Amino acid sequence: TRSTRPQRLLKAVQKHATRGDPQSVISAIDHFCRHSEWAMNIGDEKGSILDSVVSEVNPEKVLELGTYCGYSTVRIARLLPPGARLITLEFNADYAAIARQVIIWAGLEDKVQLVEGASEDWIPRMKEHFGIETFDFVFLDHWKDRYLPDTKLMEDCGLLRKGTVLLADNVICPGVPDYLAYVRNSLSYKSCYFKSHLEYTKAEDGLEKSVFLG
Ligand SMILES: Cc1ccc(Cc2cc(O)c(O)c(C(=O)NC/C=C/[C@H]3O[C@@H](n4cnc5c(N)ncnc54)[C@H](O)[C@@H]3O)c2)cc1
Ligand SMILES: [Mg+2]
Repeated sequence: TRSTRPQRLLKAVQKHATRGDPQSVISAIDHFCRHSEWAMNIGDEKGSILDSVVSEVNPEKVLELGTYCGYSTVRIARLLPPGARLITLEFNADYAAIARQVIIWAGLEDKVQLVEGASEDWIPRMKEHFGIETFDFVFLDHWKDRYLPDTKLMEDCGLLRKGTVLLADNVICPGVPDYLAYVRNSLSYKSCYFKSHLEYTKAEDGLEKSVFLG
């Protein structure tokens, strides 16, 4: 049967990227998405904004919601200090299998824990299963109708501390209006918008950075 787009993306990584070189994995995926097949990775333009926020926060404990093929997982993990950990949640087994191999190709498997399961099931288990008290940085890039309920769930589970940074992809396209209204109006967040473009296109999109104030 015909291969899937994530499978073709992985093949492009294994063909064009150098094992153990995260930047070459990022470049191979961006080239594949620009010249072969569009895919819903954050991409190079918004990815540079992600890089700058991660570098500014310099987090020890990171949560990513929605791994897909692992592009943003690699972007984030390559910037983490030794000993820092990234937990990424992905409930589609096919995508998780591809992402695992992308992360290994980048040589970042020691920094990344990919959990195959739903955010709503695993957020409440972060303490007892992973010994995580609070996260320093959370990247939201899963189904857009889950951003708000999962943010409230993280609050209720005590996983956010004063200063935790949430960074949300696609706040314009596809858009997350309920989440945006919440973080922009809540007294518990200081929020700001980074204007950019939908990956590999000229359409407007952007990232919302929200600092939890406790
Ligand atoms: C109109 C329109 C359509 C599409 C676009 C283009 C566009 C551009 C983008 O950057 C996008 O991020 C998206 C987008 O839809 N992303 C959804 C991404 C989901 C991934 O996360 C996984 N997942 C989803 N919910 C959960 C969950 N609870 N627990 C664990 N994993 C979950 C899925 O298994 C996927 O691996 C779309 C732009 C505009
Ligand atoms: Mg996205």
